[in-house]
Amino acid sequence: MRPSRCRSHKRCPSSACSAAASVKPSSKLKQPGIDQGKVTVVMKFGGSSVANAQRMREVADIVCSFPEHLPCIVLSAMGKTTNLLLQAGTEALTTSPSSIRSLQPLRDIKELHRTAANDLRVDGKAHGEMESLLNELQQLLVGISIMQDLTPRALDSLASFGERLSTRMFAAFLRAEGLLAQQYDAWDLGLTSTDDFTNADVLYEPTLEKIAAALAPQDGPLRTIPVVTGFLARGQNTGAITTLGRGGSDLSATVIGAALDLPEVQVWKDVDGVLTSDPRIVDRALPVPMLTYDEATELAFFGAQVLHPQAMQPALQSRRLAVRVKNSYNRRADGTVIVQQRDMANVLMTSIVLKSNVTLLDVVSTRMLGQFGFLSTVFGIFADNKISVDVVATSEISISLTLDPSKMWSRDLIDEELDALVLAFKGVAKASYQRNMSIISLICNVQRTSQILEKVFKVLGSEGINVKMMSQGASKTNISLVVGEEEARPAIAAIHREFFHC
Ligand SMILES: Nc1ncnc2c1ncn2[C@@H]1O[C@H](COP(=O)(O)OP(=O)(O)O)[C@@H](O)[C@H]1O
Ligand SMILES: N[C@@H](CC(=O)OP(=O)(O)O)C(=O)O
Repeated sequence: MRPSRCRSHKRCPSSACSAAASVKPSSKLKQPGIDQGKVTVVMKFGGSSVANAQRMREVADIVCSFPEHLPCIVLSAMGKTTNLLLQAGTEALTTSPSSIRSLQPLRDIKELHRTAANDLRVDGKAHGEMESLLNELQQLLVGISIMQDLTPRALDSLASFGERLSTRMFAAFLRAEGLLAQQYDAWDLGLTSTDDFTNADVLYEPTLEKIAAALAPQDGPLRTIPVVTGFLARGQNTGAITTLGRGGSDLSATVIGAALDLPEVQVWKDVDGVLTSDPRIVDRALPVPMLTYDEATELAFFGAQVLHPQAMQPALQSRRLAVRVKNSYNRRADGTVIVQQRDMANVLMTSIVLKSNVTLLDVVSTRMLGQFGFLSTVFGIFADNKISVDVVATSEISISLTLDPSKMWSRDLIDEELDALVLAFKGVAKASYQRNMSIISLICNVQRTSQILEKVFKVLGSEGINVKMMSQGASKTNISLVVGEEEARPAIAAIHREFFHC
């Protein structure tokens, strides 16, 4: 039984909760995987898992609680460091170079890392490396202030400091505890990406081979624990630091797992696994024991923050790689295991996901074109405007689709851009749009659509919620419903009650 007040074991102040029990500073840590001679598992810890010195101790304890495994550890930045770095960059644009050192986010980052490093008693060398990174960070912010420019490339350099600091600190802490550990920046291992700053794609061909070579046992069996920066890579043409999109450390972990052809990657978070809904919407959401790669991808693509949308790609290529989502605040919870296939016989609903701030675009043919010409013209206009769509429903003469404008255009220009898009259809079709919509994605057993939709529409009807568009499409795992923004949360709560009885 779970303790009360702690349904999903998110960080929990309750003293009744085992997740809140702290681990004492430990000098009892034993080198894990000593007999393995090579990396046998990847363990990724997200920002919430390494938010401060105490959490880093807990993480070291978790790592050593698997004595049979030699792990490759992938870390995110401590706590909210990435947000602070990006905020510092924005504030630098309106701050004079001589005042950069006083920027609050920069001071917070320094304070967090210095306090934790002191607390963890890292050695002088690691202190020195961290101080020189903090200095470099300050100089970069001064540069941004002088140039009055914050390019995507500079944003990625800026964002990289979080992982570069956290990994140096953690590796030094493990060494201070008597373990063998070595820090790596992702590019030391050969993690190569496209040059799409802030959202780069991993280039698998060079990357997998290079990682396998870099982490292979060299002169005799490997005993040292590699501690690697998540989220980061180097662009193949520019050679500059890139980031893999927010939450990208999950992807770094699965890339390394696939490169080493491992059976398991563990991603440690602050929830008991992937849940039946976002716990910030449904506080009684339950852990889902098993998911397929496809389900996890759909769930992430349609907005569940818990996993990076690309994180299953390496697993799909490897096919034998299981991704296990675990809770570093409640390690006894089983978590969720994500695999290639699972038995769907008894599955109806798996998880309910919300994506907000969506725009619904209706395009109705003026009947000057046949059906084939109509659809190809509409998608030609999207291609010309570099617009990708999330959900689509078509009839012979009309098409409805959802756009996520915040991904395409600067927030200030969204209305102007949408008006320009509507104009682009002139002479072909009548287009109109509605903003402030939400997509509710039902990750479910689409083999049983009738049963699922009967329940969903019964419950939405009784709540007086009107569905504006619905799409099942080719996906075997997802039915999407578009509703007004203000109706989305009550709709999810009601559907959750209907399917999960809580
Ligand atoms: N379906 C879901 N299952 C679990 N967590 C979810 C879900 N949807 C959204 N979340 C949110 O995702 C968070 C975990 O993801 P994230 O913060 O990226 O973890 P980390 O930084 O530890 O890798 C949870 O705290 C929760 O608020
Ligand atoms: N630090 C990066 C990358 C990452 O994966 O973080 P987390 O694991 O805390 O979601 C971010 O905040 O986006």
